[in-house]
Amino acid sequence: ATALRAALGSSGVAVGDGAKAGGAAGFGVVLCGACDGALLQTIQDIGRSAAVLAVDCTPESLPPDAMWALLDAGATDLLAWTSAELCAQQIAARLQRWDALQKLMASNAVRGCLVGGSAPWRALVQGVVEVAAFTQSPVLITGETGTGKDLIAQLIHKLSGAPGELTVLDCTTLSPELAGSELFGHERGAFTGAISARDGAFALADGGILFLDEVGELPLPLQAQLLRVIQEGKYKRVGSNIWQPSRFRLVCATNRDLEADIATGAFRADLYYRIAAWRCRPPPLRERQADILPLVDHFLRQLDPRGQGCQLDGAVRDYLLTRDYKGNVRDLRQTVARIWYRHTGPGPITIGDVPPDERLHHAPAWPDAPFRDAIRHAVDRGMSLARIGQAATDTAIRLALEQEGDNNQRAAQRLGVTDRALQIRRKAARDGEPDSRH
Ligand SMILES: Nc1ncnc2c1ncn2[C@@H]1O[C@H](COP(=O)(O)OP(=O)(O)OP(=O)(O)O)[C@@H](O)[C@H]1O
Repeated sequence: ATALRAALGSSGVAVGDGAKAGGAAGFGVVLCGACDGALLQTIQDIGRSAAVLAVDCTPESLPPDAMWALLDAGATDLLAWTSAELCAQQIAARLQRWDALQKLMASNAVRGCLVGGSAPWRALVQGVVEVAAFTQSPVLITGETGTGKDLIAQLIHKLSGAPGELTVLDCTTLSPELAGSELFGHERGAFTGAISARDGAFALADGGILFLDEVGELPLPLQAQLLRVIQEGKYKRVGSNIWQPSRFRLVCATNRDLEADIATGAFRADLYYRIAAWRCRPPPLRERQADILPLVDHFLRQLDPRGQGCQLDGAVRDYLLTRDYKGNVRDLRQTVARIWYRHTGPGPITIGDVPPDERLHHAPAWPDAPFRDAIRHAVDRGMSLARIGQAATDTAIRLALEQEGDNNQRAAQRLGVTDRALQIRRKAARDGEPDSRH
């Protein structure tokens, strides 16, 4: 550890004084001499507020199970000890990358475009930013409708540093007759109606990004043609014998299950593995409910850019939080707009502004049937009242912390308790003590 501290210092990395971890703010380096419960707990603790780099210092290297356990506990990366100098260089390189990544995550390009601070959304955006800014890899974005696939493609273009344009092609609109011309372009007179030469998507995307939206709808013959262009980096216009070069980064999106389509023969496996070098799946809104209210604020500001930001009363907020959004963020945006259009005059938006046909969506009163079923199950199993209450409390705390990215203060606010009370309850849960006295 002493040799590493010295080598890190000479690599320009600021070294703190943590007993078990050293590193610049936001980063932690943990040297592992063995893998036991105490080490995993340390990594878990540091991992709540910092990216942890674990360095395996055992002479024979840790067994694979232990390495996986370190990553599962929250280590962001794992290095094998070689020499102090080499390790320091590897650590410095990773810290530099993480630092650049954090700056991009905090930039307007990212925060202004993709709203949301929930843990699953932040994890997704971090992955997208890293692959967009530091690699040239093709990206496949899968996910339900309205989850932000199109916005992610735009962000990849913004961060990729590509000099060329973002060329968008919606594969659902490619008719068999015109698809060749749309993709390859054509020469004058190549077919009836081709009165002048025209560039296709491959020419337009040269030096930039080709975004194939709904790629799962691409007919099989076009999949074969696309594969050839990706492999060879060149194509011929319809009606021409001359090869044209085109270098573009490919980003594809679909809400289909392409692996299932491969199994049925509807999608080519060789094309899939070329477009899916890196995959991401923006989660549906139901998996990131903590983002609903920030998104609502964002859409209200968009609807009324010069206004002071309309307030929502508690009942509307509750309605928006519990409504089912089959069309995900697009559905939420439309719902907010429909409520906002009905609102007039000063004062907060109230539940009276919810359009009549929307009111059908309102969530049933709580406690609802699934809640009663869960309690009935516990009663049938003979659980005591104290145990049922404890389990409900623990579950609520765990969920609130998950949704608030482990931020104690925000989770406490959400649960209507003080920061200190939540800390005490968490400690009691960790120590296995009943917390009924708090
Ligand atoms: N994180 C977000 N922040 C702000 N707006 C968002 C976010 N995610 C989605 N939206 C908005 O929701 C709408 C739908 O997003 P987008 O078109 O990117 O979804 P999609 O997954 O491509 O949908 P589809 O599969 O139907 O094409 C857009 O108006 C977009 O601006």
